[in-house]
Amino acid sequence: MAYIACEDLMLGYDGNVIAKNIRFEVNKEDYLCIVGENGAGKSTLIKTLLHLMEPLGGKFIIGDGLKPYEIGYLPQQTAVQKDFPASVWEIVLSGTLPKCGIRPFYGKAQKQLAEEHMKSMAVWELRKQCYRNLSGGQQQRVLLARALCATTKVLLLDEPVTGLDPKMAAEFYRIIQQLNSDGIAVIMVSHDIQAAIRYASHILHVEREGSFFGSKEEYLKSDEWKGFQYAGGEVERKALSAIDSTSAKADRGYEDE
Ligand SMILES: Nc1ncnc2c1ncn2[C@@H]1O[C@H](COP(=O)(O)OP(=O)(O)OP(=O)(O)O)[C@@H](O)[C@H]1O
Repeated sequence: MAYIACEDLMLGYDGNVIAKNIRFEVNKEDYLCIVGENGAGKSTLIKTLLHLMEPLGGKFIIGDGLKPYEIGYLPQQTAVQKDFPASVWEIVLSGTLPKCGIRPFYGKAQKQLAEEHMKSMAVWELRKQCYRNLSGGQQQRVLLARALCATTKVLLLDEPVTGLDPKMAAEFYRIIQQLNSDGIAVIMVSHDIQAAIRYASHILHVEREGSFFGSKEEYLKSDEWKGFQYAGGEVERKALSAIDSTSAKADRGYEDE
């Protein structure tokens, strides 16, 4: 049985459908990338997987021993979150909260877990620093350490490399790939389609009517992938033609206006 299995899932708000017929599953060691256009419903799907909202229809089953609170979540970073006035230690430790049960304080086991993951993500030396003073790459490693405190099974990452420079993004992808090789299933929402193709084992392409789900190899033969390629190619072609026309005007030494 899969960790997560969705059948005919229908997503929306206040009865208004955003996406329907979503079907996918996530098994141990899978690396699923969720792609799709802006507003397709990717973040809404994530909220559903985290039990923050109910689907409008369809089935969403958790299995293979996965508990609903065992999904480690790395949220999309907003400006407010980047400016959060807490120490690195406090942020990582808060990832152990689901394991505190009804006790209102952190025990020795939670503190040890937080220390272990801060060390593995190389942020232990930063533990007393304020989170908002860290670089974007350091902040993402802190949030990853926090997410790992919650799970040994499934990581859910919402656009984790947004705002990172190419070197930091590559380093982040390397860390995620290693965690996946170590046996953690990865679910990642991403607009970085090249990285999705490079690292994912499976792709869910969310669309309003019928989403695609399959292996990466199947996706590369799909109409959804061709559509994305075409849209990307069009944007690139228009951008290049705009640059060409500006350069041509500059070469002529005048503007048309
Ligand atoms: N709380 C809400 N109430 C009503 N509609 C919402 C709410 N949150 C999002 N929406 C709408 O749902 C649709 C899907 O939004 P969602 O954020 O899930 O898309 P997305 O695929 O994650 O987009 P992006 O790639 O731009 O982050 C959008 O039309 C959005 O305006």
